[in-house]
Amino acid sequence: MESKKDPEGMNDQYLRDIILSFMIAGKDTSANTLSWFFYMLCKNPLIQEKVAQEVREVTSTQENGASVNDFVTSISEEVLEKMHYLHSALTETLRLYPAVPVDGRCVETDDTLPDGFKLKKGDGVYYISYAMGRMQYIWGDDAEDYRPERWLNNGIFQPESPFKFIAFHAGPRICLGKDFAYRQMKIMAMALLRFFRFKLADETKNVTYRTMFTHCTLTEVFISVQFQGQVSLVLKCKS
Ligand code: HEM
Repeated sequence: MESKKDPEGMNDQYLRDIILSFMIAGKDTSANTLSWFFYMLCKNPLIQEKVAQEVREVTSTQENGASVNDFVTSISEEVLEKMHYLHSALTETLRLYPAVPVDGRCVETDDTLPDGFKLKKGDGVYYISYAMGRMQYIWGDDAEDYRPERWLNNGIFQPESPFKFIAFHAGPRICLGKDFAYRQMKIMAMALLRFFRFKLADETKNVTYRTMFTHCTLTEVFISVQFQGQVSLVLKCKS
């Protein structure tokens, strides 16, 4: 690629690298989270109904009203900010199924952690967000339950410290695309739940996952999509 430099040091290669890292960091993470989100909604139909109810209330649309395009166009920043229950349901999904289930760093120079643990250059230090999201001493006795309400206070979403809710990492290298990720996941979830209901095609089949470099994926789960009470298609979620 021919590299055209501008006076501020930006060139085509730099721009390409930024776009690539956004695609690598942003695509599978958001897609996997949405897969788990719809899986959790299938497992918890009352929660699915509550999210759908919030979509109806916040957008004040009728079942047979706008087209998909009109509906999506009407989702403004203001509308997204009012979706506290959906925001909580997505966050609760990320607590239990973090798209980056394990993450770490390599020690550059000998160091000592705040608790006195000594590290040598070249050691690996990892945090396991998947385990942290399920620890009772962090989240309480119901740590393993999918309960969006734990994020709400009087109906308003209450964020936790990123060092506790670690799905986007914390500190100076926290995910740059966090707000963007919520925005696109909320738009997608709202558009789908405005027009469809989701059910597992086979309730007896257990979900499995595969831990990979950046994410854990659902394998071979079938979700049936219902439109006005009729099954209209069956989705196969597979890595
Ligand atoms: C549910 C969706 C997402 C999750 C769970 C997620 C999670 C994470 C995590 C855990 C990291 C830290 C990785 C590390 O440093 O080892 C990270 C970094 C990053 N993420 Fe995300 N991410 C998501 C979506 C996105 C999106 C949509 C974008 C961009 C459009 C994005 C851009 C980035 C970038 C650029 C970094 C590197 C930041 C840095 O090192 O300073 N992410 N993300």
